[in-house]
Amino acid sequence: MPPTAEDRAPAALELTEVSVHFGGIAALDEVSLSLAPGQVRGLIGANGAGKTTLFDVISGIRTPDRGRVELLGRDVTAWSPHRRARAGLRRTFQRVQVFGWLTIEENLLVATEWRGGGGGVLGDLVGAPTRRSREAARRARARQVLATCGLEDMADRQATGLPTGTARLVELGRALVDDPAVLLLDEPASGLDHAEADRFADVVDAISRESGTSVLLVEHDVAFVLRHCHRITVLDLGRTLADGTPEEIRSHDAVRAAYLGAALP
Ligand SMILES: Nc1ncnc2c1ncn2[C@@H]1O[C@H](COP(=O)(O)OP(=O)(O)OP(=O)(O)O)[C@@H](O)[C@H]1O
Repeated sequence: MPPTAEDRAPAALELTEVSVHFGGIAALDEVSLSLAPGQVRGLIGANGAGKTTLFDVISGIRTPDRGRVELLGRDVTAWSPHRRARAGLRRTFQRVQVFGWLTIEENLLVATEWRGGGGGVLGDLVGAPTRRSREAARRARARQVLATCGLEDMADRQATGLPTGTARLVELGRALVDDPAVLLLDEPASGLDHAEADRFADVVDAISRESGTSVLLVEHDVAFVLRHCHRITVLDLGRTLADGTPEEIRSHDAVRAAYLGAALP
């Protein structure tokens, strides 16, 4: 069979036989996973399955005992979290992290990376117009992302005491301003009602299609994952139990058994 465009394109994120042990416990046991450009993949599994450990390995918080992590075709296994972030990886956390004393727009602006180069003293002397245009570009980008997230009407609102659904969108916006290649979302539907969760998923869907951002999300709400992900990885006691489309996962005997069938609609 001739290779498809997806086969030829390097994976945005590629994990190869990643293992992590805590004493005698294998939190991850030779887990491999591939995330194509623009793909939204769900990561599910019972408590203790290894989901958080896998996120920590991808973001660089934890170094695996064995295995390889590649970002956009580059081996980043030994890279720091900061270096991975500069290479296009972003992560949100289950506990929403927004700056309450800033406006929603300022929350996005502080998350934009200053991409300017050096230039030294001469650069400083002649650089003022350049800095102004960069500042304008940052603001334009923040406004664009606010629109993507449906937050443009709230841009000037202080981000304190926001409802969880809005705060999650602000956090998503903060992760998006630098146009990441790979976005890790930790329990994005947690604390959201059905409508809010679907609204959040619509934004994720839009950025994956329009910007080609690849998304890996950990989520306990299996119905949400089945509705909104292109592919799903199921972890069980540190091993990959299944990897497939929502339809394949829905009809997977071992997955149904692991979830006692109850969580699967
Ligand atoms: N710092 C640690 N020290 C010792 N054991 C750990 C540590 N972190 C995780 N583990 C163990 O590794 C295994 C995987 O844990 P992990 O937190 O990755 O699972 P999880 O799928 O994210 O679970 P949950 O859904 O409850 O968050 C579990 O057996 C856990 O007890």
